[in-house]
Parts: sequence; C-alpha cells; structure tokens
Amino acid sequence: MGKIYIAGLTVETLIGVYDWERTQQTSLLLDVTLTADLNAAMHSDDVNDTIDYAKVAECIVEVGKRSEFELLEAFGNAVMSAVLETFNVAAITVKIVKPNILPNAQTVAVELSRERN
Ligand SMILES: Nc1nc2c(c(=O)[nH]1)N=C([C@H](O)[C@@H](O)CO)CN2
Repeated sequence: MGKIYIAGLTVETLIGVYDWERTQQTSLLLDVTLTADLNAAMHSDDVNDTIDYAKVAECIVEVGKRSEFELLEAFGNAVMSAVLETFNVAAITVKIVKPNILPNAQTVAVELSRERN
C-alpha cells in the first residue's frame, strides 16, 4: 500500500446554508489523501499501473461543477463517493477548506474519511 496526496486543489461549487451563499459559486480548497496499492507502478514506471492524480483532480472538479450542497460534510461525501466509484483506491481522506467565510477566522474546514467496503 502507498499514499497519494493532492494538496490545495481549487474546486468551484455552489455551497452554503444561507441564501447569500447560494447566489454564486464558492472557491473551496481540498486536500485529498488516497490509500492504494502502488506496488505495480513502483516496478513498471507506468502511469496506467497507478492512480493518476491528475484524473482524480479532474473527477473532483467535476463533482464541484454539478453539485449544490448546503454543508461541507455532504459535499465531501459526494467527492469520496465519486473517487471510490471511479478509482481503485482502498481509502480516501478529504479535507475541505472554505476560506474567508467567517469574519473572525481565516478558514473553516471539515475532514472526512471513508474506506472501500
Ligand atoms: N459543520 C458545518 N457548519 C457549518 C457549515 C458547514 O458546511 N458545516 N456551513 C455554514 C455556512 O454555510 C457557512 O459557510 C457560513 O456561515 C455554517 N456552519
């Protein structure tokens, strides 16, 4: 097993509890950790034998484009479902950072994890 990290991925999505948040998309920053078997790629040096982090990033950006959740928790769950359905990963952790939303904090964030059943 190994880990693949994507840090600070910008994802635009409609998200928020309040009416003023639902008139335009918000920029979120995602940190994603994937647990997967990387042994084949370690030996073959072939991107087809691993989890292509560029494709994972594209997948997550697409989830953002088509979703309109209220909570970071629900958006994060949709991200994890999409990645688990599309890629051969054993586990995923997603930290979703929402900047500049509280007057007295730089960021708020939620971190969620799921494993393949
Ligand atoms: N645990 C959470 N708390 C809150 C969320 C959220 O997504 N998860 N969202 C909001 C509002 O949308 C916030 O962005 C502005 O107040 C409030 N609390």
